[in-house]
Amino acid sequence: AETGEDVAVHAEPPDPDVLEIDPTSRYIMYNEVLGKGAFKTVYKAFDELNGIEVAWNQVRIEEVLQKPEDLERLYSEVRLLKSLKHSNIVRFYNSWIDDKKKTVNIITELFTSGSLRQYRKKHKKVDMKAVKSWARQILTGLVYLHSHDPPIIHRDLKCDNIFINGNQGEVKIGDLGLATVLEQSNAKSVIGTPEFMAPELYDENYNELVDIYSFGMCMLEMVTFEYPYSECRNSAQIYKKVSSGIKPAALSKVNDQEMKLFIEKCLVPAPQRLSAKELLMDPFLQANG
Ligand SMILES: COc1ccc(OC)c2[nH]c(=O)c(CCNC(=O)c3ccccc3I)cc12
Repeated sequence: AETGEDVAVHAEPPDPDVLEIDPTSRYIMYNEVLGKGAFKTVYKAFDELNGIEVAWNQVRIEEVLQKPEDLERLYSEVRLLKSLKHSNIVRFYNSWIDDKKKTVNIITELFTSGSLRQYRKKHKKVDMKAVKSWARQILTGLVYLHSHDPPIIHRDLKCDNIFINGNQGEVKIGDLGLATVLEQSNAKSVIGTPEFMAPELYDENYNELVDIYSFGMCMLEMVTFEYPYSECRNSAQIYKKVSSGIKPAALSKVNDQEMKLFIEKCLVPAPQRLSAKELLMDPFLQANG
């Protein structure tokens, strides 16, 4: 099997003539925590079958995944995530539910340099050339997701779940899809992160362009080093500004006028918002533009 190609275990109903490899014996978890999210802890791990180091994402599920339709939705979500193969999308290798520990376990490609947010904190000074390269790579990943039929919408794109391979400068979109499935199960977890959420996400009739709005906020954070709407104290204040079209204060701190215009293009109301494909053709992102 190609590296990372592996047999489905637990993620799909078992297929009798496919070798079942018990994932809990195949993957060895190091006691090194890479990072933590709201419901998830990410460990460094080793895949003994392919001899590669991987990320083991353990997501706690309050036991509400028991409903058959939740389980079915998780299975189909995992099937879809495993099928995604693109150089700007974090590879999803394997997934299973651990009934005892009430966790969903997700094995993905490993990024030891962590998320773009962590990286930016560590490397304050990068040239606009590097930021443009990251922007092109994120948009290329979004073109791949949005050109599926139906389009795959990330819904929670932010610098915390865009990962970077420090030594090649490769940038990949991570933390895919599960937000939707798990937000049903972890009932209290409302989908998305207010600072990055497009206004139309709140009123439910939205499309893949919500990811373009979030991408704009990611660019803003990349050039200002601060979360958008950091001037707000809570998500209600953020919602009030976002729904009335008030832009984050950070936008006025963007010195590069071209960058500022490019970010504003991503934050316009959905009917005027460009697609990932169109943004990639913007003069701002041309090689030495
Ligand atoms: C909080 O998360 C981190 C913090 C710090 C990290 O490295 C220092 C991380 N490295 C990773 O490879 C990863 C795993 C990346 N994988 C994903 O995000 C992913 C991709 C596809 C589907 C599901 C997921 I959870 C996370 C990470």
